[in-house]
Amino acid sequence: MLKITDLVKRYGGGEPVLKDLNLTIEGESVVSIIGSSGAGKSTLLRCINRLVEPTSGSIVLNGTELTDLRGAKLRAARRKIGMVFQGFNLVDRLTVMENVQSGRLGYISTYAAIMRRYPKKDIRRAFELMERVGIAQYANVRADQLSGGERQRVGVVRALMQDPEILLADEPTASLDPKTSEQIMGLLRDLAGELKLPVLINIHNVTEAKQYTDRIVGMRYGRIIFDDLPTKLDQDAMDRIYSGSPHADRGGEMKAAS
Ligand SMILES: Nc1ncnc2c1ncn2[C@@H]1O[C@H](COP(=O)(O)OP(=O)(O)OP(=O)(O)O)[C@@H](O)[C@H]1O
Repeated sequence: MLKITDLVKRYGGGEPVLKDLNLTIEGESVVSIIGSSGAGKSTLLRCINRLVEPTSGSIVLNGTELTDLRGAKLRAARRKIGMVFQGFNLVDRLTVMENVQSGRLGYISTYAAIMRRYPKKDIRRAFELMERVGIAQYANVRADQLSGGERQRVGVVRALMQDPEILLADEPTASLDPKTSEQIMGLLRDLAGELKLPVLINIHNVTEAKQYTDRIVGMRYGRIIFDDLPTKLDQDAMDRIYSGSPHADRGGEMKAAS
């Protein structure tokens, strides 16, 4: 279970971009986060895996408080959080297998990693997952030889190789054509069910959010203002999530504060 309580994030001395945010995700549900540009969606995901340091509040993943971890404990916790990126974040000159095995970096020795001596069980697991997502035939192909959809499948397998307890996806389909985008969303949904994994997806495509996720969280200026089933996301809710501008909202708050 992921439980976020009163999360605040302020970059530098500016206005908070996450404001006392509360969110709980139980079980294997696939949750999408929608909202205008600048609403704080990426910041939220990045606070969870501590790519961004939360200013205050609590983030507990399966009993572990993530916000105050340091050093080895932080690295261990990060292994349990798989991340899929919009730009795939693959190493182009490495093969698919090498990219996929980088998901195990936190688990094997540096020497084994440098020598590319992957444990047999990791190779077996990589092939299982690559078969599952349809890229096993590319195991020895350089990553830059693949299409966008294939590259994102490599990104998904790399994240799953971490043996994660949760999968975070930051606009995983934004660089893909519509058909490929749907395939990747379908894949994330199916994998969540098969691996009993909660998946949190930051996404701009509301149609896909409705079609492929179990729950939609709507953010506006650092707050969650909608959290319900996709069928409940009607025009009124859409207007509340997407209307106005961050400038107007923050201006009002700044006036109130001064
Ligand atoms: N590293 C940073 N330093 C300062 N401000 C930042 C930083 N990263 C994000 N911000 C600001 O925080 C706010 C929220 O940004 P964030 O990227 O989380 O929003 P988002 O909802 O993911 O937007 P988008 O959909 O455009 O990716 C924005 O005003 C942004 O300019």
